Amino acid sequence: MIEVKNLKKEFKMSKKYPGFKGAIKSFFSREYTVKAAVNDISFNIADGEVVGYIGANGAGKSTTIKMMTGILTPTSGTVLVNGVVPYEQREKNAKDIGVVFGQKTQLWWDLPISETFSLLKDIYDVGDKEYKERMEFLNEVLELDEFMLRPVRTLSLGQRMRADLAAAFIHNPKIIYLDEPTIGLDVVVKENVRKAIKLINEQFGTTIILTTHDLNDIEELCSRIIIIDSGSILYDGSLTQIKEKYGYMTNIEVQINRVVKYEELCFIKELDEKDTSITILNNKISINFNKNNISIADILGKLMAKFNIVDFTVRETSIEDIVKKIYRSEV
Ligand SMILES: Nc1ncnc2c1ncn2[C@@H]1O[C@H](COP(=O)(O)OP(=O)(O)OP(=O)(O)O)[C@@H](O)[C@H]1O
Repeated sequence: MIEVKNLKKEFKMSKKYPGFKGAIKSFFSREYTVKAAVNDISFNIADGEVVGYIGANGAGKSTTIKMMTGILTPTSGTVLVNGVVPYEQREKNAKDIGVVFGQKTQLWWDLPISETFSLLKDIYDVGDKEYKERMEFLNEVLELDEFMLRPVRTLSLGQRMRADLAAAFIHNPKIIYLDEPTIGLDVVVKENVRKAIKLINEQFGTTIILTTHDLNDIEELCSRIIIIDSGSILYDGSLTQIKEKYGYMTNIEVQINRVVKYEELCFIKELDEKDTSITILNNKISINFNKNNISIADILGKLMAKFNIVDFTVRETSIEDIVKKIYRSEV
């Protein structure tokens, strides 16, 4: 569905000098600095995939998305979206894609949502029957009815985001680009927006490219992630694989019915491994261990045989911890 090959985007900026004199010099100067926002990126995305495109601020995510949507032309390399070069055939490309920018709305500010949708129906030439079916589906998953007749400027952020998602989907695009679709939303609305995205993908096989700083979005929606840093790809693979490869550290916290001493835990010899650390606070034992060396069930079984366990919690390494490690190049 999407083929990105050796993609590069450089921005040329006039050189800046400090101070008032510097500002005048900068104004007349013809010196430039060149910044590679995206630097030799390649990947393919298959039909119906949901891919999380993630990275720190300034990593190059939006620049890549802008080239895939046809807003920017690459300095070199190629993008092919459903057989179309987006920056050369913008109109043709627009029929195949839907775009949602969490930070700004695509909707007409003063128009009631219902009228915006009718306009989009005409712009994209959607048939009456198809439009009716699509609106029924969108109404159900995004609960649009409650604000359908209100102008966009009167909507809450959550309502606006639901309307934006619906608007991007009216023409049943093959691909939807979602740039921070849950930014600024409360937990309940975030959950509803995620559910809607999931349903759209499942029912219509829509390919979804998602950029987000909220790793819960990724955990709930994406089976594959591409991590980008300073314009280059750091990781491209499945979420399960990255967790298996880098997310082996696990924490178990056990509450015992009495105060425990450190020596009492020596019977679990696997806990001598270098990856392990144990902290004891009165009747609470917290163990960080490598689950490749010993399983959670094993540890728990051994503890239960020796102690009277009142309560326990297990915390696996989250995708957030892994991404932090990758950014710090610890893996
Ligand atoms: N029009 C532009 N002119 C000059 N530099 C730009 C331009 N657009 C982006 N950049 C620079 O390119 C780099 C990548 O920016 P980009 O917006 O793609 O990052 P991002 O990963 O989307 O960040 P964020 O998460 O903050 O949105 C940044 O250093 C940014 O300052």
